[in-house]
Amino acid sequence: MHPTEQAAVPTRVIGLISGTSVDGIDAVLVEISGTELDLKIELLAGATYPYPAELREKILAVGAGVAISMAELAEIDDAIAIVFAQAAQKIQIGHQPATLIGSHGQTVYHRPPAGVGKAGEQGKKEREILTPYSAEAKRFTIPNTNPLGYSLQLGRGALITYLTGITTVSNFRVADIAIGGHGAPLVPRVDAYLLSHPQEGRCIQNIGGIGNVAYIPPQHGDWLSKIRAWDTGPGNSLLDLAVEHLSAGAKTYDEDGNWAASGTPCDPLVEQWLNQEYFHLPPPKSTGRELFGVAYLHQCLKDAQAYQLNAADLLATLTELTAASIVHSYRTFLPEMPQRVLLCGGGSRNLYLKRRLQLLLTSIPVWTTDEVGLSADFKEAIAFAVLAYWRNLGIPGNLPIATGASQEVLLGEIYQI
Ligand SMILES: Nc1ncnc2c1ncn2[C@@H]1O[C@H](COP(=O)(O)OP(=O)(O)OP(=O)(O)O)[C@@H](O)[C@H]1O
Ligand SMILES: CC(=O)N[C@H]1[C@@H]2OC[C@@H](O2)[C@@H](O)[C@@H]1O[C@H](C)C(=O)O
Repeated sequence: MHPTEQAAVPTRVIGLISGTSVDGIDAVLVEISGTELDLKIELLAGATYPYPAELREKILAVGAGVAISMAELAEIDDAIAIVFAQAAQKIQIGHQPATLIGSHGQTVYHRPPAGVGKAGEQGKKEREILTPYSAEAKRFTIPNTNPLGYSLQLGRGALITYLTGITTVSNFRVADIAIGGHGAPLVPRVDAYLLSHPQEGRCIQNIGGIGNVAYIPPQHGDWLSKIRAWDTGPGNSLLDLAVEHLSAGAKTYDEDGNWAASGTPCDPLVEQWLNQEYFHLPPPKSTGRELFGVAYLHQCLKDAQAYQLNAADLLATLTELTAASIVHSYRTFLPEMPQRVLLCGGGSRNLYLKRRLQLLLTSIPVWTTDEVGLSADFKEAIAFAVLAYWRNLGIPGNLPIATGASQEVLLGEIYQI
């Protein structure tokens, strides 16, 4: 059956992801039909299931670079797969069962390809690859990056399949990385089909632990080739770490941004921090807690000593860094400013951060994706349900302009009972 014929029948899919904040597993049950501009999603259920505290601590430690043995790695991999499978089971309660799972897993390590931000300057080589699955040799143009990127998501799909009895797609990033891409961000192609507008250019801004943007131009002409996307830098990662430090572990995040709102941002410090190299690298680019993590926060705390900031001022200044780095990247790397910004991810609930973004973007309205009918809390989980659905239909999921890969590829490995 052709993908479009297959897609006429709605498919019930579960999407699972735990992001860089490691705050829990976002799970959705969706009904999907169509393939591209006719792609339709009905959100039947969505929930976040917190990690067991001990497992979260282990994941954060691994993500922060603490060395572990291969045996410990194997143990964490399966512990994550088990809680992901439980999330898949819980989200179906009271509903008809799903036939497919898209599981992003838990990122514990992400290394962009060498020469990050310097796409096109390194030369490319064409390789002919003979696969055992196809009679024809396939030609891939592979950027001459050495080394390639590397991205590790734990929670193996094979175990999720056997625990749930449901076909599972996982390991979404590796195919894009193998052909020179960053393997991130992967959500922009889904954003394009769910959130584009006939007349309006939009920035879809996710603010998770890390921030990432997809600029989607109005849907005319060759609009797909004009999409731009990249990781903007820190979202909540530095803020969450600072809140934990300043509250001596009593709090894990700044609820609604109230603490930061009681302070004042230190503009010279924000300006100093914006000199950091990452903010000036041209896209495609991706990042993670390896850069914007504990060591980075320690440097920020050191820099702040010169200004004798109190806790609220420090949080206001870190919040300003998130807002300013997002807006700075739009002004620097977009062909034109968007007519609307649609926020999603946990940071869209930080009212102070939203106000600061609105102030910096002056007359460009800053909304959330909820306001155009797509859940801001669950958009990433929905996206991995769609990516699994596309994989199952044989439709590529990456956007080479966003990831830097040399071409479109099928994303994810399929495990079936
Ligand atoms: N009410 C709120 N007020 C302020 N911040 C909030 C609120 N709710 C959530 N957050 C922030 O959002 C974070 C979680 O966001 P989210 O779940 O989108 O991140 P993630 O998916 O783990 O990250 P990424 O998108 O980088 O993979 C929390 O750690 C917290 O900082
Ligand atoms: C390696 C990794 O897990 N990257 C995440 C992270 O969280 C936000 C940003 O950095 C983004 O590039 C990506 O996630 C989303 C889901 C993506 O691939 O589009």
